[in-house]
Amino acid sequence: MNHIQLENISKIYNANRTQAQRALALLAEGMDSIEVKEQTGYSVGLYDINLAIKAGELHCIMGLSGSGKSTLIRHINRLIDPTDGKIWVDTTINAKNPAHTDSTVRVKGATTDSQPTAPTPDPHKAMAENEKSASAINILALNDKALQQYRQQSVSMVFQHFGLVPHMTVIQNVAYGLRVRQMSVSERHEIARHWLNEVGLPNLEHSYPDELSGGMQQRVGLARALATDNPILLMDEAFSALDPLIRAQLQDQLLELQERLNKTIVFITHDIDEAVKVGQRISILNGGRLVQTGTPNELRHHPADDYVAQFMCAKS
Ligand SMILES: Nc1ncnc2c1ncn2[C@@H]1O[C@H](COP(=O)(O)OP(=O)(O)OP(=O)(O)O)[C@@H](O)[C@H]1O
Repeated sequence: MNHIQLENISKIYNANRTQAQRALALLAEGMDSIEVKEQTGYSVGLYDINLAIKAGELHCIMGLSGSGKSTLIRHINRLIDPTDGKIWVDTTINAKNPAHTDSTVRVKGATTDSQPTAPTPDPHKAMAENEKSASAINILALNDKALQQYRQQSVSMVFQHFGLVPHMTVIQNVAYGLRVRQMSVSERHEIARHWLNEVGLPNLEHSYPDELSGGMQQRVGLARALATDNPILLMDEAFSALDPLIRAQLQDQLLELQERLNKTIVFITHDIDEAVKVGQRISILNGGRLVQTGTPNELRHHPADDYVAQFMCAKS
């Protein structure tokens, strides 16, 4: 079952509608993002991305610097809105059991469009559309209140540079995302304590972020994201700032947590070894285009082009 589905998503930065359409027309003719930038002055973030992320999968997004990874992940919590396309999310999916959907947790104020879209000659697109859950909503159609609710109840993010609030203690940082829930401080802190335990930091609740190592700070960041119990976890180069040994430990911990939690995780990395280790499937971006999605084995044995093959060869 698909949890998140990007349908024909394109993003042209700093261009109005007409300007963006010009850039999109050049991309449709096959021009690459560097040429489009040279010819029009506009940066291509993404072009015509069709991607289905399954419920409960750990899906890596890979690519060189500037290929569009951050642009893609930021669409999923709508930190960025696309120039074109739709983003479908099944907000009824429950993380602990992704197969189970609960209609009571639907984001309100959302439009639902379960009608199949027009037939398309692209087989990948057709397959993705057929799999779209009937209860998926186009998150671009959410009004402000529904978007706020979507962000609070469906999606959490772990950042590369941790994003902890320096003047708050560890436990206050972890409990921060729960402040909008109707809970007492002691209830919030109890949940935060549980998640600090889960990430292996049981005795540091009264410390401040700058008293912790980078690895510990990122464990706090992870605990904060998990404490909200949201089914979708977005991780933007979350382990890239860490030393190799600590990074490997956090990768192991993430895999161990994922075994139990069954989140839908979108994990950005530019490191193929990390992608192969943690990703059930990997999507490879190049110049804002999605080149290939597959399991590590599929990418290794059937690379779509030289770019993918070079990534897979570079794996240590
Ligand atoms: N705010 C912005 N304004 C203009 N162009 C942008 C903006 N953000 C990203 N871009 C451009 O969009 C393209 C994709 O950038 P993005 O940051 O998504 O790539 P990335 O793969 O995450 O790169 P990195 O690994 O370096 O973070 C790049 O050409 C970048 O210059």
